[in-house]
Amino acid sequence: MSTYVIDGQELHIRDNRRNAPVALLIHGWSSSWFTWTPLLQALGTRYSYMAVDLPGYGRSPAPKHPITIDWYADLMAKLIEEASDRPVVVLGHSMGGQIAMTLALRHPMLVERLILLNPVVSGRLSTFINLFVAPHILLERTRLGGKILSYLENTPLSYINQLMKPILFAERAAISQQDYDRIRADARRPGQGRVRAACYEAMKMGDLRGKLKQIQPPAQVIWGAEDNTVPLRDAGAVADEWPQADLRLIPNAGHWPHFEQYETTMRYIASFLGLPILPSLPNDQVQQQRDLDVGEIAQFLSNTELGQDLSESQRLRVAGLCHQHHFAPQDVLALEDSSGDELFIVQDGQVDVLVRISNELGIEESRRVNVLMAGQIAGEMALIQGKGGRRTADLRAGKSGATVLSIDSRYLFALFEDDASLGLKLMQNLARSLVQRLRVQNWQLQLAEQRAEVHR
Ligand SMILES: Nc1ncnc2c1ncn2[C@@H]1O[C@@H]2COP(=O)(O)O[C@H]2[C@H]1O
Repeated sequence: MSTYVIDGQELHIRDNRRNAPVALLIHGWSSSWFTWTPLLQALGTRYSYMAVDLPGYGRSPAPKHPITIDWYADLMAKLIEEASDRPVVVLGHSMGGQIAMTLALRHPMLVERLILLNPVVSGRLSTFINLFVAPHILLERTRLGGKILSYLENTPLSYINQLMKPILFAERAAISQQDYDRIRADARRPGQGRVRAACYEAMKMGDLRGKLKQIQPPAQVIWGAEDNTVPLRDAGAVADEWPQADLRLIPNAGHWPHFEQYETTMRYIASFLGLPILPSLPNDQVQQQRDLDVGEIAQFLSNTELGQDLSESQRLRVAGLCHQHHFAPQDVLALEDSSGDELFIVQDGQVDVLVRISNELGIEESRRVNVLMAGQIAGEMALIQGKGGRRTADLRAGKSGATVLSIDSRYLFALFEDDASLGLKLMQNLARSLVQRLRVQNWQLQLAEQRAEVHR
């Protein structure tokens, strides 16, 4: 844990303190950094994560002044400025999602991407919460009320437990007793009644309906389909007002999809952030990927054959899969007839395409048939043939070497499966590049024919 002091406010933060891009994680109402435990290991492969205890929750003391969502968002903005010299990825759960969106609206320059889990949008929680939980919250505002409640809670009836479970989790959700106990302990932590009551009001005041379409950074919104805390009508507002957001509903999950359906939630997040989704991939690839600036690669992709007509968030997803390699002049990227499981994008320098051809004496020689420049792709032919596809030519770095991005075909196919419309666009782009090359070859053949005609 680290402690920051921002504007006199003490903040306790669970972090892994790496020299890597920052991911800021903001928990929800009546919670703590613990919210993020299922995701920390995977996020830590690429990010220096900071799972904050918001003021008034976990180990961070409550402020003396009234709490608003704007205040939380501005405090998070100052924390980002303190911890990072570039925009960061922000994850928010529930009320933390409302804070994250407010942060992106008020400080768009600080947010590279948003991932929101069951975020509060309208601030109007479910009828269940409003009918059964709100009275407790109002009671808890006073010290005496808090005492009465904790007394009732410790009776054999333990009725608060009966109330909480169906509100928080789907009926068939997979959540361990241990995790449930910790989430419940956070929600009922003594001494936080005043902050819980203040936040209940702050969420209503922080209504984001009508503002969602102004959010600039690319966003993924994940929602447990059986959420009984933040109603799905808020997901409806996202669908209506914010079509750019990548909205995913997860069955058999309630308000805590990352605990209840970890694998599906993690797969969505991993593909949005370009984290390794295939645990079998060698570690060194993950290592290389950590140091790449995904934002810069995404920017570069917009001028490549593969990245044409993709939205910014789609380019970011593809960029997250790229590895960068530097090749000295004449170095081999791929050999004819070998099996190929990578797609290449020339980033800098040139790549020669060489095929083996038998000359008049029947001796095989290597002939250069093409030179690929920055932005062009190579290796698509083996990829399109699928498993066991063979390279149709040698690929070698040109005279002054080459910097090349590569994408493992397993990542790419996993992405196609996960996001069919992005997959279709990428396949169209691969096909377009092949069509263009065939056209050039037909034209070159015609030209050669015409020249031969003249000489006859
Ligand atoms: N005639 C050509 N013109 C341009 N590129 C080619 C040509 N023949 C092969 N290639 C590229 O060379 C790559 C070798 O690996 P692949 O067969 O996977 O994919 C091939 C194409 O990307």
